[in-house]
Amino acid sequence: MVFTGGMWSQMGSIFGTLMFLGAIFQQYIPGSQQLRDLITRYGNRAVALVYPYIQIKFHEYPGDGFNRSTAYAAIETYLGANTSTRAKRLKGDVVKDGRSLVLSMDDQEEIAEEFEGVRVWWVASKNIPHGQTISFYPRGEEVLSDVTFHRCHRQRKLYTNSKGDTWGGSWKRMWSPVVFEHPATFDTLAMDPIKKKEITNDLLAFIKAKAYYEKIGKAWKRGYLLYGPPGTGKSSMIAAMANFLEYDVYDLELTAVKDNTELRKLLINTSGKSVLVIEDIDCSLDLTGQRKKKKGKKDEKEEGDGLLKNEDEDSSSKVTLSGLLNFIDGLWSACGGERIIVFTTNHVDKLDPALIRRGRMDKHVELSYCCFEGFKLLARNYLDVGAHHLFDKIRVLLEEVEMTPADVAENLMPKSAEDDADACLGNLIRALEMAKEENKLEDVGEEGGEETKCGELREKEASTDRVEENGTS
Ligand SMILES: Nc1ncnc2c1ncn2[C@@H]1O[C@H](COP(=O)(O)OP(=O)(O)OP(=O)(O)O)[C@@H](O)[C@H]1O
Repeated sequence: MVFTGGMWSQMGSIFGTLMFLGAIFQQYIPGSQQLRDLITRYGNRAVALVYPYIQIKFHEYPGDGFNRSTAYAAIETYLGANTSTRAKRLKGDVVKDGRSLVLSMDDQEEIAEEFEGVRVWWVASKNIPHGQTISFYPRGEEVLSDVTFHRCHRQRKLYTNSKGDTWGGSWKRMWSPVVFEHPATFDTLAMDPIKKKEITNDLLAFIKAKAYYEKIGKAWKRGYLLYGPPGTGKSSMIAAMANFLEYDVYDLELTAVKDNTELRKLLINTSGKSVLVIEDIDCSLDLTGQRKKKKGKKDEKEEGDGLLKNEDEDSSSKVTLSGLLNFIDGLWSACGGERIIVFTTNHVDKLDPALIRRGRMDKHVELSYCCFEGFKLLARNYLDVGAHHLFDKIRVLLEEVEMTPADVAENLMPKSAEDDADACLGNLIRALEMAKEENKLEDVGEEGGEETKCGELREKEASTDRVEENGTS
């Protein structure tokens, strides 16, 4: 029997309708499971007699329903490239910055395509408890061996957890995904170029080291601790790392996690090729553990900012430091696939040494105030300027004044349509000079008083030295 193009498309529509009726039947027709299974089995056989296609289903959450299928993700990406022009019913997904809309096939929608002279269909359907399912209808098994999806870029996701998420229902997920489209890359990151190169080399070495990790019997994971004042680019670096590796990102909000059991489920439910991020770790977890008991009331009050409860306070509802470390070192590490774990903090000196010891946080990276090299990169990115007569003045000021890359970038942004490079660089110089003046006034105010800023600085430098010693490359 020869099928013309028109007949093919008719067959496709009929088949889509049959799929839809099948889904309704599964969901709404009363009767025992055995009866439904029987009808489905004989129905399928009858269809197979007249319909020459085989069906291959890809569940989004196969097996135990915890891990997202990598095959499903690859197909989703593959289809994402051309569904918006070919499918009639699409569903929209807004990316995190709210500026772009990503379209994908809606439930029960189908698209047909020609694969090496063979017509195939992709059909999307909702399938409880497997989440979304994509079915692939090739004509014969020989087609399968040639179907590859690796030519497409994977559409990456940013997963977040939040307190209100219910995942008691079998198909509801504890992570909420959005399309990950953060524009930060290592090229846009202002930092010491030598440090930057060291990090990219470290990441490259990590992704190529599967066999090595197997050989030494260690889980294929690498921990990064990013520390530094607010606005120095910790979050931007995480995005740059994820973009560099083409990994998904799991942004774990620890304060929304009820207890260690929930934490374990969340971690097990992450996939390989991902970056697990816990931002501001010092604010999310009581890092003091048992030692908190020995402290005075005043100290306890100050540290009460830690949003989760101490192990001693309420053993039924908490995430503990030991719980977090156990999962990261233990069960979760055995889940397979390469993973990067990133902790960020503005107060590295507050962290428990157990958390950042070698083997857990393998690489410690300080993100600091803007250096001249960082400024030049920002000037190139923000103003398209590689050299300028005002650069010398800015270099001297940056040596005298601590300004974060976020503030430098903000000052470089044109404030009106008339602002050219001269105006923007002038704005930055004014801001740096103002900061310098403020510093002078502060120093005068503190003169003769207790050892404060310098003492703090010395303490900070001492703790930084401690941490740098711990870092590996
Ligand atoms: N090193 C940097 N290079 C380029 N841009 C930067 C850098 N640091 C900060 N920025 C700019 O400032 C904004 C804020 O930076 P980011 O959120 O990455 O800082 P952070 O260190 O994570 O801050 P926080 O500790 O408050 O979370 C970024 O969106 C980026 O535009």
